[in-house]
Amino acid sequence: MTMTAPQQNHRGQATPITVTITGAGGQIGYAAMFRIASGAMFGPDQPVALRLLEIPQGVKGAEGAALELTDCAFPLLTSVDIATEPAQGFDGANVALLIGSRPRTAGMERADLLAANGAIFGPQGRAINDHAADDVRVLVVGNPANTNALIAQRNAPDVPAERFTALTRLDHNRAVGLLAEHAGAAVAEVSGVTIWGNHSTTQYPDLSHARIGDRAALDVVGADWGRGAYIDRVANRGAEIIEVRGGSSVASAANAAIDHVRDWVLGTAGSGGGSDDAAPWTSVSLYSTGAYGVPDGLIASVPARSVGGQWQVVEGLEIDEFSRSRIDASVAELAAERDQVSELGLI
Ligand SMILES: NC(=O)c1ccc[n+]([C@@H]2O[C@H](COP(=O)([O-])OP(=O)(O)OC[C@H]3O[C@@H](n4cnc5c(N)ncnc54)[C@H](O)[C@@H]3O)[C@@H](O)[C@H]2O)c1
Ligand SMILES: O=C(O)C[C@H](O)C(=O)O
Repeated sequence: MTMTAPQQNHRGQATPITVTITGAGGQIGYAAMFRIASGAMFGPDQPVALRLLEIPQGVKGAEGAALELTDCAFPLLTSVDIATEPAQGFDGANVALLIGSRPRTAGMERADLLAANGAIFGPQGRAINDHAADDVRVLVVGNPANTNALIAQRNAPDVPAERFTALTRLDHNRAVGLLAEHAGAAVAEVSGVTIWGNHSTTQYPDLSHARIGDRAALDVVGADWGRGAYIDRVANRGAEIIEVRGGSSVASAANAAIDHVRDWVLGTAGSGGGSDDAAPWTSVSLYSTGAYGVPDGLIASVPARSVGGQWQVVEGLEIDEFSRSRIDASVAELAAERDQVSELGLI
């Protein structure tokens, strides 16, 4: 099913799109659900049914949010269900936002973090496989997002692999916003920015093909900055937010998740869903089939457009030596994470 227009039931009423939000009692879930219910994800004519999946410790937060959803009287919101079992939470899901994850705590090794998240994303992948709608689209937000998406995908053998994605739209939006700010340009003038690789500090925010209006972005801002301090600023923006705010990004993460799914379902913003070579693109962590030398099966960030409800990698971009080494470094980190979760028997 392509969800480019509201679906209709036999009485001619639009059928709701079911969105499952995991970690719905947490911060990003809370920031996302009201905007989804108000129409920000699928437009002003498409009803939405929400399923909120939490663990028992977090369920009160989801219940409280559900009370507030009622109090908003959103015309597009047809139902809110709360679940603590993945089978129930993903039942009939058209869109699954996997936000809840196990954060790293003091003294935790990376292998412990990957194992703890494997215990979440393996069973959730299996539940999606067995209970979600045939057209399910999955976006993983919970960190380490790319590898959690890989674990879920590998546990859902009946779901087409390309339906599992991870969020690098926040990094993309940060890259666009910080570039526009530095150049004194409007956000709407910026195009052609790409985030490559992992949602981590090894990511490569690439301005090689970026434009500000009709000028090459690197000519406007200079390669020293665009291939130096800019990369570090974007890649470390999450830590900057934590330092300044005293907590990790919430509203911008929820906003990016909504942007990602909206573009996936309705077509890349501003491109009208067109596939012409000049149409704008965004950055999405997609299941690799080998484009740009990313090994098959990794879920890595690439430039992509959404056409007809499907992501398409932007092909044919020239990759110079500097970009190649940055992409390879981040992809190598993803491959190492894949090897670790493989050794732990999680995939
Ligand atoms: N990819 C990105 O760009 C990006 C950006 C910001 C944050 N994040 C990540 O998003 C995640 C959520 O952030 P937050 O601020 O909302 O955290 P939070 O701690 O406020 O909320 C997380 C919620 O998930 C729930 N949860 C834990 N395990 C669960 C499970 N198995 N099933 C269902 N729910 C479960 C918890 O009970 C909690 O309510 C974190 O991993 C964070 O690092 C990712
Ligand atoms: O939660 C974090 O560690 C940071 C988050 O991934 C972010 O990019 O803001």
